[in-house]
Amino acid sequence: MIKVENVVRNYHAGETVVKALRGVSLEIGKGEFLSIAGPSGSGKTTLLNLIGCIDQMDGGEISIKDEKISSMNKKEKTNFRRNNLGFIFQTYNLIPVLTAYENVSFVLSLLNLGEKEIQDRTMAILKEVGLEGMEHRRPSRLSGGQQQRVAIARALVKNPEIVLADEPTANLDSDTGKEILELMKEMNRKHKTTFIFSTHDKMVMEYASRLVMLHDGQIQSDERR
Ligand SMILES: Nc1ncnc2c1ncn2[C@@H]1O[C@H](COP(=O)(O)OP(=O)(O)OP(=O)(O)O)[C@@H](O)[C@H]1O
Repeated sequence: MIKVENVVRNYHAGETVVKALRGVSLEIGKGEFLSIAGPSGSGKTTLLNLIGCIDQMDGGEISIKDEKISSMNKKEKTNFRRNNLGFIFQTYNLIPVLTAYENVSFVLSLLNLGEKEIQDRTMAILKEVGLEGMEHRRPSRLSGGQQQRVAIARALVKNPEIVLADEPTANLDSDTGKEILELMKEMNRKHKTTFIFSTHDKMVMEYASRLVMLHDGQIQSDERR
């Protein structure tokens, strides 16, 4: 479903060029639960941002569902993201003035859906991620793990085929991190959503059914478990 072919990404910082990705090739199938791992600076975020259509590559190609990302203009990329991708971030990125319910329903309000459908889908996904009864709390009244659950609900409420998660447990203690991974895995099994998550944490890698290790902008190993 996702085909990454010989992708190159260079960052220019003054006179110096940082070769963040140096020819990465990878095929990812529907329903995979894949971790992109590797040390700090190895290119994990860069690769996720390219697959997520939020950055531009300097060479190579990425196709998602047979659509070439490099041939899309800005508007097409925005639409493609809206229809196919969900995002989860290390710092949750919730809107602080909105409640858990509003943070999730907001995503659906951008689509052309009726009030009742928005309400039903939002309540159902918040229940699935274990937040029943907490719908009207703002992020400041939720723990880190609960905030990440809201973010997972927000990513999944549109039923995207692909969810990209950049270091989703980096700000959580290890028990809460495990709970979040269990939840992601359950959503992967139940909805057949493809999950691609980055980490440098060994415990997090253990959860992946496929582990792609990056080193200095190149794939060092790619193993299925
Ligand atoms: N906007 C930028 N400008 C210049 N260099 C950058 C930029 N973003 C990333 N880099 C560099 O590109 C390389 C890859 O960075 P990237 O963030 O993809 O790595 P990472 O594996 O996600 O690291 P971390 O685990 O620390 O988040 C690093 O050397 C980084 O310093």
